[in-house]
Amino acid sequence: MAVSTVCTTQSLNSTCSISTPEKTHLGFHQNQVVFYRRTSKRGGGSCVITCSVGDSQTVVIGLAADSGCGKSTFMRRLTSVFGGAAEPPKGGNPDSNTLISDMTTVICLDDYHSLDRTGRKEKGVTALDPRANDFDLMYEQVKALKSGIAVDKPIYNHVTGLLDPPELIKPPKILVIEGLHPMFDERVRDLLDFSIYLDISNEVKFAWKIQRDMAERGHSLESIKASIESRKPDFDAYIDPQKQYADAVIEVLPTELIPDDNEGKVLRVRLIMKEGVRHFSPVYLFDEGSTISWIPCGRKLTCSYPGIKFHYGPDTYFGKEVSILEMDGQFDRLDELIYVESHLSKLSTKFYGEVTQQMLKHADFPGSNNGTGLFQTIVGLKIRDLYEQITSSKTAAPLEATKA
Ligand SMILES: Nc1ncnc2c1ncn2[C@@H]1O[C@H](COP(=O)(O)OP(=O)(O)OP(=O)(O)O)[C@@H](O)[C@H]1O
Ligand SMILES: O=C(CO)[C@H](O)[C@H](O)COP(=O)(O)O
Repeated sequence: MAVSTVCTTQSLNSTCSISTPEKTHLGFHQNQVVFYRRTSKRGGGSCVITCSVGDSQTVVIGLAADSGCGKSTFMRRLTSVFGGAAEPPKGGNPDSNTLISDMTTVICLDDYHSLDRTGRKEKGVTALDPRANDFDLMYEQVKALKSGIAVDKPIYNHVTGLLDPPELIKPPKILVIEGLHPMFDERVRDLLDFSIYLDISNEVKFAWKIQRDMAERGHSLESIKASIESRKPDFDAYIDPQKQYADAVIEVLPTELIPDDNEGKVLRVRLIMKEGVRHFSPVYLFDEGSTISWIPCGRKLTCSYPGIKFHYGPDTYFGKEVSILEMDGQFDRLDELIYVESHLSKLSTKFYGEVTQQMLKHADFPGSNNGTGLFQTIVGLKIRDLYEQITSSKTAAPLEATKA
């Protein structure tokens, strides 16, 4: 099959974009990105456009979790660290899942569902099943954005359950890909500069789902139970295993401070931080590498029953060295968090008290009085630091060299 070699080359530093009416493939050659349009099933094709990769580089962050596990809340905390409000693309599809701020663009990986709601029903697969998702397109588009190239990303409409016409996504400074499968496909995983997994235990997930889906979406208790149960096998098979690849895991468990607690309101939250990740140094309590238990309640921190307990120490997670910071219990007064903050090191804050300031700013977000909010805020600050380190070193570093 003859392959045309007539390519247009765009000028250096320009942002290249291409609409994808047919299956289009990305190729990389030295510092150039080439789009090939396949013209035959056997793989013949023609080069349709060539773009030179410029100086700008997008830092890519992956956030994985099951539905209803706090991804949106985490995203709001993260984008707030970078300043500016995150909003859907202006003048676009009102049901877009994308959120754009000055520095960040958050895309929801539900947009790469290859089967719509009816299609999934007909084939008897859930949205968690890889067969319901287009990983080739996800990879090509994340790779393009990371290289400074705009893409026409599909939209999965959660209101209608249909795939809507695509929306143009321009390469941001920081691209967050959030959803069910950011670390499932090895090719996509390799594009991530940092990855996070929100690991919500079944008991807590159930409590959060009931709270949201009954109160805000009018679902019955039985239907929520049935939905969780029907997703569980695919969750166990395809979503949960991704946590082994995450650079940071926020694990949310029932409290151990109240014997046989079944209310699920007080939480034990663990921040599991991988050692040796480039541009990321784990936070520690008091003394790096030691094992420490700390009950801060007393003169400087008001605690009502059941109190607050911190734990910090080295550990292993899926055979890798990690540091774990744990908080069980909840804060009575958020302004007193400064006392805890002052005992934590390597927070990547820009000024004394920044964690407390961020938490106070979003006191109305779910989890602001416990370890979920605290650790999400800390991870947000670590991502800002990682971004600053990558961008300050990028002139010396080749594109592929940003991940450990
Ligand atoms: N840290 C938290 N503490 C208590 N409840 C929480 C917390 N985070 C989330 N929730 C509850 O879970 C619900 C879902 O949160 P959120 O919308 O952030 O999740 P999500 O993963 O983005 O969900 P989806 O993917 O279904 O849109 C919230 O409405 C809230 O009730
Ligand atoms: O697991 C999910 C991720 O958010 C959704 O259930 C999935 O995207 C399918 O969406 P819908 O239920 O709106 O058809």
